[in-house]
Amino acid sequence: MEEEKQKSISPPPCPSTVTVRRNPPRRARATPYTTASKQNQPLSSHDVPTFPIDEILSIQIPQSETKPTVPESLKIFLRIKPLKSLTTKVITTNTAKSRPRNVWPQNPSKKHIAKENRNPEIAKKVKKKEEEAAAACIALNDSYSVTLTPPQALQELKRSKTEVYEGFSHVFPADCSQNDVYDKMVQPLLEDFMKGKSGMLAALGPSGSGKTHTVFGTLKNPGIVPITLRQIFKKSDESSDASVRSFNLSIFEICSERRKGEKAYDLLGSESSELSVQQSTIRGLKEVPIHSLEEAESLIGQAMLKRATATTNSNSQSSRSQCIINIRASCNRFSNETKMQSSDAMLTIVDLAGAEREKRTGNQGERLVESNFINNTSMVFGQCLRSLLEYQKNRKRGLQKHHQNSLLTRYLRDYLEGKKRMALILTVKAGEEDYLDTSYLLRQASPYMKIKFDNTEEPCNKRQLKTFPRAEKNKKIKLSAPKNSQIEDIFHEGRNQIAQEVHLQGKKADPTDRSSPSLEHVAQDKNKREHIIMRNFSKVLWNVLKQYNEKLKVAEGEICTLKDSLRREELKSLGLETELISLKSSCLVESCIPEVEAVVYANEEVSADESSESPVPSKNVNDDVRVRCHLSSQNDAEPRQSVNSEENAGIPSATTHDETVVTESPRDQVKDAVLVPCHLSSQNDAEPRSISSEENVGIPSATTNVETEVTEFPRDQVIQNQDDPTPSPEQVEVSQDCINSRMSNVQTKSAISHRCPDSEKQERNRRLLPAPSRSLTEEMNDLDIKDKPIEKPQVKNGKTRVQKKAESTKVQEIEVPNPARESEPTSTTKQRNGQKPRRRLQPAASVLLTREINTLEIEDDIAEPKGNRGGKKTTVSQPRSQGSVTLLRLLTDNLHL
Ligand SMILES: Nc1ncnc2c1ncn2[C@@H]1O[C@H](COP(=O)(O)OP(=O)(O)OP(=O)(O)O)[C@@H](O)[C@H]1O
Repeated sequence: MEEEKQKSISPPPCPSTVTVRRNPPRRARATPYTTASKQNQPLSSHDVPTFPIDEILSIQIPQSETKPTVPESLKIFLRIKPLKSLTTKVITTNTAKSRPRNVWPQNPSKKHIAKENRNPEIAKKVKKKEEEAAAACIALNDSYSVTLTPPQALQELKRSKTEVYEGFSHVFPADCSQNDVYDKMVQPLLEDFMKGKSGMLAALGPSGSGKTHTVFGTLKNPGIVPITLRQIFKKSDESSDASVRSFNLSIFEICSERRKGEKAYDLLGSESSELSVQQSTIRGLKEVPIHSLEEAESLIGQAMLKRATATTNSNSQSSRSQCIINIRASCNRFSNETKMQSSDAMLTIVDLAGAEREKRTGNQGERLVESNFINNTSMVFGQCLRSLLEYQKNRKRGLQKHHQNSLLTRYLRDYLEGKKRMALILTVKAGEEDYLDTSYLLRQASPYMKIKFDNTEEPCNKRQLKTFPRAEKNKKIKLSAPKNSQIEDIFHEGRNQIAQEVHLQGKKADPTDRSSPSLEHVAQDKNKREHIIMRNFSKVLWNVLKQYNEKLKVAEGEICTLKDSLRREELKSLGLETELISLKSSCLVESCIPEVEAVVYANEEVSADESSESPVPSKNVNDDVRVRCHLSSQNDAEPRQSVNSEENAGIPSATTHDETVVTESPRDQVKDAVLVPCHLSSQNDAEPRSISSEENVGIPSATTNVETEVTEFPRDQVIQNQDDPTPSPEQVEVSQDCINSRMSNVQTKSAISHRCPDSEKQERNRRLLPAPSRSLTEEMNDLDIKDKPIEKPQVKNGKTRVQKKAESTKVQEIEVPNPARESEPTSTTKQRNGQKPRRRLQPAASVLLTREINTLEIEDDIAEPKGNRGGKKTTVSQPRSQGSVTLLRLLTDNLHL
């Protein structure tokens, strides 16, 4: 029971398995670009079609399953140069040995030496003492480590302390032989080389430390190059398939010339065999096939003679250049096309010029320039290795491209990027005075032991050894344009990638027997290589297209902006044109007198017979006089508004008794005679008015029976007409060209018709009148009043039937287009009896009408300002314009004729 209770109390046991829920992987949001491409929207002609980069990249290249290879560390060897004293002592002892016995010793010390020589045990003890006496800064701990001890002076200053350097692949003591070095260091590389693997070996160290000695040696004590060549031919002789392999030797040096930078020279070529270097490719390098050891040694000797050397304080034959020796092994079994991919291998041995300190070398002038170049190259070489180490520690940082700073490092780029196998041998001097150089080298180089490189072989880069015609050299010098360099980098990376991938494919297909690959494998490799090339090419092309697309977009944006600005400019110009037109029109308006149309309609219902029978119109006479005056200007764009006749409603009937004679008499008789009941609106009137027939609604009939005589006759004729007691009830059309008086140019058709027949009149008009006047005259001729006698409207007291007849009124207009009517002759109104005009006390309506007429500025003024429109008469006569004077003269002449 207790257990059950405990179970019930205790929490449930934890499950044996725990599920950890992870958030689902998030996908990046679709960008407009991707969505646009998915939706397959129609592209405009300006859009660059999308490059099928996805399709290209989606093509999977069958990758071979490479076996996980254990990365190999960089092998670093250390060789200690024998101490000078020891060397000299040894040499001295040797010379003592060789001294002829019959030579007497010259002094006691020499006697002692002679005794030592005779006793070998004594000699060994002396040697040991001398070696101990010679203050050596470096001591061999074992085959893999050394101890570096600073000189006593530096120890006392506590500037440095004893250090142990370990981890070397092998440390060669001072008394080691060249064969020891070859066996330990070169032999493994050579074996791989003979199997088809490329490798590089470089000697580093301060000047005079024995690099050249190690690499080339002497005739009696040959270095690793002669020994290697010897071993190569020895192995080739031993091997059964030696006939299928051939070896080529090429040697060149890189040195600096004053103000010319780095130069490469072929040491196996002719005298002035300068080489062209492009990236990692040496152009024009002579590759000499070697068939025997003797040939090879001869070539080595030739190259050593050509190599630039000089005497310095450190070395009597100090190398002033970086020397590169290439031994290429190729297989003769296949065609040239298959050589590079199947069996070519390169063994590269580099003898670097030793880093120099100016104090020790005492270099000056040209030597100092060489020294700087040498030190710079050594520094760049070290930078490349350090950056490779850092890159391998943290690959996210990327590999810095220090190799670009030196020709040598560019050439050895693949090795310095850990892509090929290489080994380093450090040569140091053991003397106390060499402590600083030795310490510096060991401190710099010891970390390189941690560098890993893939021991995966790739075929040698045959392009490095390609020979090109000399003429092409200058053409192929690379220009350092940023885009080109970028594209070239892409190409180079692609090239390396291609080489690696092809190599991997080759390894998978035939991992064991590389000397006899099948033709199918070769063809497959070729196809894949081409595919990779095309893929990388498409990438490059895609990048270029993207750049152009961006440029295109920018250009389109500029075009749109320019279009917008052009549109704005057009609108602006239109506005300016409109403004100009309005300005012109205003100028014209100011300079010209408005065109006035004054139409007076007097529609009668009385027949012609009745009017002839009874000169006095009866009450039934249609006395509906419709006066319609149109004063229009050419530029008057405003719609005309009709003024209803209600305006005049309420005009008393007394006004109907007015007998009005409108004459176009001499110019000075104008003003008082304006009694024509018409509305004239000037051009400047903002609201041109038209008076419709309804204007006179409510006006007593007397007003409609306007007794009007419009003449342009001279005074006598006017008087004659005034004496005519029978006023014509006909329609009187008054066309008034209002310039100054705006009413003076009233023509009656009847008056004109009295003067001359129609045909003559028309002909005369055609000849004499200007076009506007001619049209005016013609229109007047069209009026149907010419045969009718002028009947002055008789004033009747009867009622008018204006309202009833208003709708049936026939409105006729006479336009008097005349741009220069300002100076119309003034009209004079007189009483019929020729007496002076008698002023009457006019009723209010008449006063209003007069004011209204006055507002129309029918006075003899030219261009009255708008402010005067209110009805004030302008008493000051203004000069007439030339056009109006001309028109007036023409009209006067015409009428007189
Ligand atoms: N291990 C050695 N045993 C005997 N002699 C040596 C050894 N190393 C170097 N020497 C001698 O030391 C001298 C200078 O050597 P070497 O020219 O090889 O130096 P280096 O490093 O090439 O100098 P530099 O960089 O100036 O060309 C030569 O005379 C060479 O014979």
